[in-house]
Amino acid sequence: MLNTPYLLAIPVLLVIYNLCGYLLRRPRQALSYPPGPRGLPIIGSFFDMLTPRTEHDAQWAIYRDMGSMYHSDVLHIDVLGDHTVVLNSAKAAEELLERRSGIYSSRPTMRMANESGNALHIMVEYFRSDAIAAHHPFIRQATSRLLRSLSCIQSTTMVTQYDDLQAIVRQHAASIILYTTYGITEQEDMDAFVELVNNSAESILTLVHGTFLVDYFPLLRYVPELLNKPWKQLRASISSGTGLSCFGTKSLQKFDLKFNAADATGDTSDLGMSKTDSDTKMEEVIKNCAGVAYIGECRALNSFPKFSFNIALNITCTAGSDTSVSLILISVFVLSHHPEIQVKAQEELDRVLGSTANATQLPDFSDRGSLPYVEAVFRELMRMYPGVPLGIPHCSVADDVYEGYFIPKGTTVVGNAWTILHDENVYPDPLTFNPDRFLRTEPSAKHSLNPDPELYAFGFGRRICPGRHLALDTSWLVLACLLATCNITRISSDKSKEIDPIADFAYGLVAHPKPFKYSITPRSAGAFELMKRGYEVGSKPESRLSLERYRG
Ligand code: HEM
Repeated sequence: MLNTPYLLAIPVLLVIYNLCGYLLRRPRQALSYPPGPRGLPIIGSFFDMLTPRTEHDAQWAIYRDMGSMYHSDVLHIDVLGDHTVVLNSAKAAEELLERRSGIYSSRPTMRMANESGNALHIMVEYFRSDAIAAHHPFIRQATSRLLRSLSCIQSTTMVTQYDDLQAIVRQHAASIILYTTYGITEQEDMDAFVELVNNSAESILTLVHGTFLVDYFPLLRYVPELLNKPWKQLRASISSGTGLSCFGTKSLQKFDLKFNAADATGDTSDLGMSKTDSDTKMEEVIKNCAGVAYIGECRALNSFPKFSFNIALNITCTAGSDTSVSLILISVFVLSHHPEIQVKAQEELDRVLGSTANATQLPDFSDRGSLPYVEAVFRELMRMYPGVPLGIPHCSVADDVYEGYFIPKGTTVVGNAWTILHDENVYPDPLTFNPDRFLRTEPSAKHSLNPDPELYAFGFGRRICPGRHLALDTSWLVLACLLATCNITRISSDKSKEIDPIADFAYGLVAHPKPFKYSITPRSAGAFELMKRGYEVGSKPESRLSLERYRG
């Protein structure tokens, strides 16, 4: 046990440590940092970051307001000597994170993501847009299961409980990620892995850049298990000759990593005997990379002694499953508030697929080009509610100068996607949910009015989300199928209440709508049959029991 004098010495040492850091890191050049709060000597804006927040104080909103206060789209914040630069405009984000990606493509103290460079390259390749079609059969199958799960809950008004919906959507997203990453298809296995992630998810969801001393420690307990368990299963399936083509097997093939029967039983760290050290290291990198796709990544303890506000950045949840869950839940939430948009989309779907009363088919990827309004609804959902509102921070690896301001090496750089996607000069009347904005313009045009939100919602430059094509196809199909088969209605005690586009959302690293009341009802008896049948004829309905693990 430490006695009192030793305990008192700790804060003193921390102050000395940070004083040295402050003196060493003070700009020694004529240029100043970008505008931002001045803060106090040594501790910088430490206390500002500790200020209690209300639910209206989403971190992206704090940065947006700071931008207005300092009349700048580029902000500088210093906390205990750590520099953060926030980019509040597409122009600044594109210039620094894309055109100068040689400087701004590292991650702040995120070992796993940084060391995973090679394997992330394969992930980009594996999930590239023209390769995603290979996954369409499984995406259709997972969507069938989602529709059946919805239809099983009740026959007329199918879902009204937020927990039910969340469980169904989580199961759907997890099944797609587990299949594409590890080749896992058995329901039982999926349930077990999802339960593991759920146990850690709460701490992930509360994290956001700029929050301080958040309760993230429970997450750390789960990380090795989260990484090792699905990987062991992948290796066992390869050894037994039952392995499916997925990111894991493709990466191992690419690096020509060999297996023997013994490999199937242990952790990669125990396998030095049968493989060369470089093989073992490479396999570890691929395993971590797969884990980044599934659960995110964490390296909090290594930088804890720095006691800096970057601590909250050190856990990132790129979690392919959680981000996709967010987009689908947001779709249901927003549609329940906009019956007029559902009617318009349904008219388009009925024109293309045949009227709902005689419905014989669900919308499919081949119909996408014929459904411009559904596409516009999808784009507007991504714009209005970007799933990762502040992106995932990048880090600079060299000193730089932007518009006359100095950005030192080692700065954490945050692209404020929410603010960029609500810039009124680019998206007029940004707080109104208006899919029509995407019917008027060429959707992919950058620097025009209403550019495609995909350009900003998935990050920037070399670190742009490699899973975006998978996420886009997966979520589009769910949206199109829900619109084609269901009416989504808001259940509200206060009918006059409009959506508050800020307060009705919980903003962690990933944004989610707060629990809401709604009903999902089949549009017709034909639509109900279609939901039960899904894309494949004669499949077994999903049991309600298996959803238990997916509840919040
Ligand atoms: C709607 C769904 C999704 C959204 C909104 C989203 C968003 C993002 C964002 C904003 C980033 C940070 C990019 C940057 O640093 O500039 C990111 C990174 C990443 N995402 Fe996604 N993502 C989604 C789905 C997925 C899926 C389905 C996968 C896996 C198949 C995935 C895998 C990753 C990985 C591995 C990274 C880290 C890339 C790196 O560090 O280089 N994401 N994502």
